[in-house]
Amino acid sequence: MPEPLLELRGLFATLGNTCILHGVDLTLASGCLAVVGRNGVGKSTLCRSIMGLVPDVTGRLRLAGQELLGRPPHEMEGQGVAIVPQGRRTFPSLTVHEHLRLAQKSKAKAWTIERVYQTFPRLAERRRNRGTQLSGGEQQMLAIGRALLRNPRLLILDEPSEGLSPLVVEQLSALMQQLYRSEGMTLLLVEQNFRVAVSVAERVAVMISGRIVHEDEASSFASDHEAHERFLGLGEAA
Ligand SMILES: Nc1ncnc2c1ncn2[C@@H]1O[C@H](COP(=O)(O)OP(=O)(O)OP(=O)(O)O)[C@@H](O)[C@H]1O
Repeated sequence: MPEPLLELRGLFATLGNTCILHGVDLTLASGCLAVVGRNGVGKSTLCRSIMGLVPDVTGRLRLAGQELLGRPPHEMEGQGVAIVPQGRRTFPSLTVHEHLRLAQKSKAKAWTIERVYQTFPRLAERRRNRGTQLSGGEQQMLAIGRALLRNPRLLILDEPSEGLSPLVVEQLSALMQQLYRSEGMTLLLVEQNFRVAVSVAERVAVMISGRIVHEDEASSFASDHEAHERFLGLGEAA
């Protein structure tokens, strides 16, 4: 049996004096796993811990069998991990094209700047515009384009649908499905919008208070109203 791409065991993470992750166990062999949970349960801290952005972490983090916990972000990137951070993090003074040029490491891989422009024609139109001149949807496209230019084997997306119009969310959902179904990329999708999570991912894990408390196939979780209420506080209509 090949090693799963990502394996977390007993992951603890502390911010300041506060313990945020309380022993996360998670396995992602391939495809797409969504982590859902209410505000403040530790989803972003989980993404940032995997990427090496949280200094105070303990436990085990294996990527394709290699123990990598505590490695800095540039090493995680070198190992094929990329993140689309919550809040997009574009530079106000750089143009769209400058952002993409900085992100491109190799022109000989599957994702190139041209391909990002083909995928997001809106970004091609805005290539000379600066970060501050972009709409929320355009900034999100840029953040995803930058991550794709790293040609990662594991792509972590932290709340990609936040603040976007339904049309942009639909386009983004189709792209995420294409990435793992047709291109063999593995996706860890963190979403507060559970509809997006179940429509995109194959499996869903629920986080409460810094722990994974439930995991299921996305299709069965989508209709499990009792789980929605128990874990996410959503009513029958969800
Ligand atoms: N620097 C910090 N020091 C102490 N606590 C922090 C710090 N940053 C965040 N927290 C707290 O850590 C908890 C988890 O935050 P995190 O952003 O990981 O949650 P989340 O599930 O991603 O929520 P959201 O969707 O609102 O971003 C929150 O209660 C937050 O207030």
